[in-house]
Amino acid sequence: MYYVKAPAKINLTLDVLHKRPDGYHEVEMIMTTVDLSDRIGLERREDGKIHILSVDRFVPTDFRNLAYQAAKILKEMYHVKSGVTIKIEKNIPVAAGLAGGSSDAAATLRGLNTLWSLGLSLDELAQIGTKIGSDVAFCVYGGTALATGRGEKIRELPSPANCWVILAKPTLGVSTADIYGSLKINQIEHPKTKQMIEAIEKKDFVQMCDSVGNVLENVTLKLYPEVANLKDQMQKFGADAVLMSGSGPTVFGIVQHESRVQRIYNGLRGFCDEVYAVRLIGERDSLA
Ligand SMILES: C[C@@](CO)(OP(=O)(O)O)[C@H](O)COP(=O)(O)OP(=O)(O)OC[C@H]1O[C@@H](n2ccc(N)nc2=O)[C@H](O)[C@@H]1O
Ligand SMILES: Nc1ncnc2c1ncn2[C@@H]1O[C@H](COP(=O)(O)OP(=O)(O)O)[C@@H](O)[C@H]1O
Repeated sequence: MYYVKAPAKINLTLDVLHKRPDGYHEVEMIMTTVDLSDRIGLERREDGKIHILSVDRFVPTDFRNLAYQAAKILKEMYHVKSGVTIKIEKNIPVAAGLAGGSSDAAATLRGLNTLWSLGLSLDELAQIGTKIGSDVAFCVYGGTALATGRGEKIRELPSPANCWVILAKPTLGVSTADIYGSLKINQIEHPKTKQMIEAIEKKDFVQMCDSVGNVLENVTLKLYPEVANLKDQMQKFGADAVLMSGSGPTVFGIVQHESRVQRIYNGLRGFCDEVYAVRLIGERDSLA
């Protein structure tokens, strides 16, 4: 098996500018990857089939799987005769606002580019990823970026200040489409995107904490009060900044000092079964 890493993302900012005629929302968001990853194993098949293996009961093993869609698109576009078995070792919670499915698709694109010797650039893979979902292009590159359009236009940013990220995922899944659908555009309080970019460029941790914001947060918090409760707890235990990621329901806290991480982690475990303490992976690295 050839293994590829598929890391989760968090949204440090998420702004919506307007609703587009195609039904999507024009966004402006800053995303970065964190060291909580699925592992994708790829093995060439001579029968030409695409086969998904996963023991996670929330992961579909048919055409609905985003990794399946990634393989199918590449196979069709480049007339590849071989098939592939795609083994998904799931560590990223599903339907959590952490882009697990998108990252699996992106890792599959990167991995098959090597396994099938396609010689495509990251830019070409990202463009293909856009056909699968709005977050796939970002996941092809990883690192830190400003994403615009419906999320597929990527401008690379440097790595933010070094820090820890604590993720807490309540036991509920949210539908991204429903959350965008319930957003009232005229009531949006826009996050400080420019200030966040500046904070990242200066590696200024305090300014980064002051600049986090996500316009989808209020929508999800209203629908699911347990997410608001988790946010309060994370703040109470002493995270430096707390925000919901994407459409939720995962809440993340950023923490500068390692000495505080264990205390916050232990405190949250009393309220929430799924808590992770990980490092930020701010740089694009060799993911494939
Ligand atoms: C909210 C975000 C923030 O990073 O992430 P998640 O919470 O999913 O992780 C993304 O915008 C989600 O991206 P992704 O999950 O790839 O969305 P897609 O599959 O392309 O779209 C799912 C649905 O969400 C809505 N959608 C998505 C993106 C966008 N810019 N505007 C939208 O209105 C549309 O209703 C679309 O049918
Ligand atoms: N490889 C995959 N891993 C997880 N979920 C997947 C995958 N492929 C398709 N899905 C479907 O995509 C939906 C959203 O999953 P995910 O990417 O984990 O969440 P989010 O969009 O909130 O970040 C899930 O409900 C699941 O049925």
